[in-house]
Amino acid sequence: MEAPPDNDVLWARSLHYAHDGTPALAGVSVGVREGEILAVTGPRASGKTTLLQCLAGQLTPQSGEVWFNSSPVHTMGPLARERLRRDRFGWIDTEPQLVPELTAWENAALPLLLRGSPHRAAKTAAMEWLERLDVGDCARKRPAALLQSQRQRIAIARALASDPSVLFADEPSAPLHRADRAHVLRTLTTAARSHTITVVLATHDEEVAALADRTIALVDGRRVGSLAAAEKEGQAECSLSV
Ligand SMILES: Nc1ncnc2c1ncn2[C@@H]1O[C@H](COP(=O)(O)OP(=O)(O)OP(=O)(O)O)[C@@H](O)[C@H]1O
Repeated sequence: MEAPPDNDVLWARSLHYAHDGTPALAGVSVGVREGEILAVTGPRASGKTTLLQCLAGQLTPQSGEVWFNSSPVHTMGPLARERLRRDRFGWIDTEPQLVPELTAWENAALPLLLRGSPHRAAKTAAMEWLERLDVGDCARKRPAALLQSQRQRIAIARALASDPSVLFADEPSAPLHRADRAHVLRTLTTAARSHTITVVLATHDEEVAALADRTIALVDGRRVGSLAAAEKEGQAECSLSV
């Protein structure tokens, strides 16, 4: 096993993954530097979500390596991976996944509470991020009483409140209204930069990708040269499949 380069906080080599026989990744390698915001772009079904899941230790690649600093994630057992995800990684899904029985602030504080943070400190951190994301006035409401866009802001506050080393965001702006997107994404990227949080962001929105420091593009589970090339190949595939 070759050790990852020193300046990459996250590093993957030659990842292969198939979902029940459907190939999703076919030899993807990528390195992410500490504090970097990396956008992963590509057309639908190009493997963006699967790549984030492998990097975040949610899926174990069928072959290839994933390293977080000097730890090999691909060989970790389920408990070690769970601990890594809980203590060092954050995840923002396309659809906000909140606990329905908990209020907004309790949802945002949950990762900190699970980690053993004192109740008061967890609440203060959660409230701070809810305010920054303009949902402070929703703090005592339960998810069912909120709009989808408010729930997504709470999911983003939850991810940031736990101060992760690496934040994975899978199409995080999809449930937001167009007018909301710029504000929420700017809050996310500004927070990441000021707290040296590394961000891996899957998107097929060029405006979202423009907020990143660097972009990699996937087509059919492989890296291609650029976002433009990914879109071109995606279009070529569509016209061939018509
Ligand atoms: N749970 C699953 N079961 C079966 N096939 C899956 C599953 N998840 C993904 N796939 C398949 O793997 C391939 C890559 O999917 P993936 O979701 O990683 O791509 P994506 O680029 O994130 O797509 P999108 O932009 O539509 O979210 C696709 O062919 C998809 O149908």
